[in-house]
Amino acid sequence: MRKPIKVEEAIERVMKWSYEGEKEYVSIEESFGRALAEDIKATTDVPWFDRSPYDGYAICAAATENASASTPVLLEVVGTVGAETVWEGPIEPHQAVKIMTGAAIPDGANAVIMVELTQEVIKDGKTFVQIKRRVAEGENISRIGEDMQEGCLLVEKGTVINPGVVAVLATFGYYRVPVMKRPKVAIIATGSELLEVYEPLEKGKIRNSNAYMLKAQVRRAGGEPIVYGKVKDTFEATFEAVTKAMQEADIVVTTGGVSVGDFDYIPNVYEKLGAQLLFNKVGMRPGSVTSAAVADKKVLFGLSGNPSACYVGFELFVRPFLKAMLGQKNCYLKKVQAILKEDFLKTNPFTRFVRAKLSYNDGMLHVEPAGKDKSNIVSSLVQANSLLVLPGGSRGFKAGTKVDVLLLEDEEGAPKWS
Ligand SMILES: Nc1nc2c(c(=O)[nH]1)N[C@H]1C(S)=C(S)[C@@H](COP(=O)(O)OP(=O)(O)OC[C@H]3O[C@@H](n4cnc5c(N)ncnc54)[C@H](O)[C@@H]3O)O[C@H]1N2
Ligand code: MOO
Ligand SMILES: [Mg+2]
Repeated sequence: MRKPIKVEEAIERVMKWSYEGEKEYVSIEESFGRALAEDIKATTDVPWFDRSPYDGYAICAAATENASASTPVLLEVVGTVGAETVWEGPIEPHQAVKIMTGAAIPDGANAVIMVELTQEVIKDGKTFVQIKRRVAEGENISRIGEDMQEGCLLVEKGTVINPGVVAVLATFGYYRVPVMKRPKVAIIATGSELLEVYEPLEKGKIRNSNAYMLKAQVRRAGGEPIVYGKVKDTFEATFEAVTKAMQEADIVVTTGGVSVGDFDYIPNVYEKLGAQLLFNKVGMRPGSVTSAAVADKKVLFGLSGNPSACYVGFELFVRPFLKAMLGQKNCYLKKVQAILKEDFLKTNPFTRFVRAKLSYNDGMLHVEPAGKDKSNIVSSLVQANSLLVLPGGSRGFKAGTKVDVLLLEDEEGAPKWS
């Protein structure tokens, strides 16, 4: 008889063994989607010189003090600067430099007037700019440090690099980017009934879908999957695969063979390894048979063979462990509240994690089961972008009830399981 423990207790037992992985460097081109291994601080002010935000004229504001439509001022245009050129030397109050967006403000100038507000005038072979309004000192200047100041923290360690982070990295010259190594996750699918994906169906056999599903889940969480293929339901084959995986991977995930059937060898494998069992029954549906053990300081996750139970077990237990290895403080699934779209009246003493579809409608989050809700179901995984959490022991949930939902396709995460 197995004694179920609460989901939060199971997660805690696993996370006690979590640790931070190693760092490596990748080129900025390869950094997208990786977890940063260091805090990123501004190494210079940005912009690091005063710049013009417009195409126009750089001027001394005081020269326009009395400018108006009836008394325009004329300033001599002594040169032009584009993004590539810099104006050497100061300008005098009666002068202006034509300036393009992004170019450095010449010494002596303290404002920019947009080209649309001016007129060019040629007089005695010289070019002047005519200005019909007063321009304030500092007007239209992107100041040094306006965007980012040297030393300020911009991106925290553990952050998954998005296009915006890439822009910041490039701004500060990070050609090589410190990222966390992707944790290596071994995936072992147990089951003599399993066929390769390319094999034709035979009576009593099914294709090994869990290995591919898990591979994608590992990738989504930021890990590097190593698929050990399918393993026959014998003690020897299972033991051999697990011990091999323990040598090559940081995390070992098995699917199937974890229940109480005659051919469920995972419990025996844990025993033979002398592993410390963390749990072998969790008060949840699906995935109540989910097990975890530690051998040689390596955490072994024994996920259910039933596809939906396997999927949920990965997201609840393996994902936070993997995220912690990536140096992420927010390693847990983010929880939001949503309105239940339809009645869910099935009762169960265990907490249910229903594969669900979360949507945003009329300014509100709504959630509905993504399909059939049995643990051997594959189809409901297609639409699942979240897990609807329904606490056990209730008499069911009516449409319109506010419920908790865990986000599966979110990078932000949460600092704790709650
Ligand atoms: N007497 C009891 N029987 C069962 C219990 C129980 O408490 N007492 N628990 C049930 C629950 S709940 C689940 S979930 C399953 C878990 O079984 P296992 O984790 O041991 O998995 P298997 O027996 O190996 O397979 C279960 C099911 O899943 C299919 N499967 C397995 N691997 C794959 C794969 N890689 N891809 C696709 N499908 C896979 C397999 O063919 C079976 O149909 O036990 C219940 N029984
Ligand atoms: O608890 Mo089993 O693991 O899904 O139905
Ligand atoms: Mg079984």
